[in-house]
Amino acid sequence: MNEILITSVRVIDLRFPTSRDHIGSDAVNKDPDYSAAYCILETNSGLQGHGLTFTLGRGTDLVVQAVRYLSRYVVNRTLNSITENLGAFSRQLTDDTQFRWLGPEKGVIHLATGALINAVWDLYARAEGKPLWQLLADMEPTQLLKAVDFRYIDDALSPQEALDILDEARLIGKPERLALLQQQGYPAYTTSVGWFGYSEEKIRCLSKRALAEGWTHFKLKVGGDPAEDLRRGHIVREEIGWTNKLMVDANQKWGVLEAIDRTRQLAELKPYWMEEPTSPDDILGHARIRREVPDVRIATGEHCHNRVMFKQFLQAKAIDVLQLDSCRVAGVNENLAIILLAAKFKTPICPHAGGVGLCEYVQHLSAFDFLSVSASLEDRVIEFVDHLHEHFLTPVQIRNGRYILPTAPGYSIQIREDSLTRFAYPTGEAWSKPA
Ligand SMILES: C[C@H](O)[C@@H](O)[C@@H](O)[C@H](O)C(=O)O
Ligand SMILES: [Mg+2]
Repeated sequence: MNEILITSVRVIDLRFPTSRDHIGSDAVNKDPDYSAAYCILETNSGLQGHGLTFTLGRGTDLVVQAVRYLSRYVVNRTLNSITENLGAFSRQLTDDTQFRWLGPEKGVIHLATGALINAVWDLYARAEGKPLWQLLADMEPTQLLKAVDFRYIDDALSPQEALDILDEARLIGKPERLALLQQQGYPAYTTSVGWFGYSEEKIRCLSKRALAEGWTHFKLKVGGDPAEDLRRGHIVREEIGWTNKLMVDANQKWGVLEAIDRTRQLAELKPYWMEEPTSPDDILGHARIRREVPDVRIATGEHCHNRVMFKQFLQAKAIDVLQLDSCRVAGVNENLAIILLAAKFKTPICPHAGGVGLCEYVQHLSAFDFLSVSASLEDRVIEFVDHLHEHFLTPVQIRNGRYILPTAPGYSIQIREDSLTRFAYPTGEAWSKPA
């Protein structure tokens, strides 16, 4: 195992034409082509490491270039030389003396970092023969903490506090939690019923179908005309009733004052949460919305670019629900920091998964959170979108509105070779000979 040498990195610009059917659309992203900067770490051992970062259409170009540049940090390195100090590895990428100027730790360069770091964890998990959640859950707390960069967050979470959180979860009830996940899976919600570009009939019909499939939590895109948002919300409510949960997502559409008004109006739908009511960078704005509309829980995170932002959202009491993203931040390493921060501030994590590959990724992070950190399922649901899973070698399995615990070694993110060819941009058939 020590001798696994990363020999090269293949980087692919992968785009799916989802915008043609309004899949993934919201009030701000009206024509999203679900895309990925996808990378494959080739090794001397036959094992590969796969990673991607989620992007939309044209943006993929830039991220692909950034992944190519950052590949220099993994090529000609043994896996062991990386895993013996995962924190140092992640710091090498985030602290590149010239790329750092592009962030730091945000934007295109950080998205690229996420793809590469996730690919390394995928390779690591395959080499150990374990699904990623299990690799993490089996690691000693001290080993896990070596992967975490405490710089800029230790004023809110010290390494010792993080160790205490991990130790407590390790000693109490871990086998029972694992048995529960294995028997019942992890609770989830579906976003696929309510994309912004869907007609009212489609929303009604998809809500009916999802209810019949066993879903209990549903998300609807808002941020359009106020009366229309309410009308669409009531259509979903008519179908799902008032005991099932309905969340609403505005995708950053409003300024703070408008967000306060609109959240108050939408309160009549009894939303489980209001997601991204305003700019993802406006921490104090979120805190104000939360204070002024106390009966609606506030959620954000899919555009939160690093652990330092999450730290401040938590310190400022600006959110009720933390929606971490598996590849907007610097991959597994930074998400370990975010999961620990959420535990310290007793804030539930409901990961973002509206994109390609995100469901496949986040199921591992939530399972690890439950087993080894928060030890709770209260108010925690993983997002599910019902698109593009057919392209994955080991796609997520959903039963009765819950994620079934993955068992295949790795991070579940490998895309089939024929899909990589067909959807490569611009040469793949899907683009050179569009339907
Ligand atoms: C463009 C994307 O589909 C977003 O609309 C999506 O990530 C969304 O915000 C979500 O919460 O899933
Ligand atoms: Mg969202």
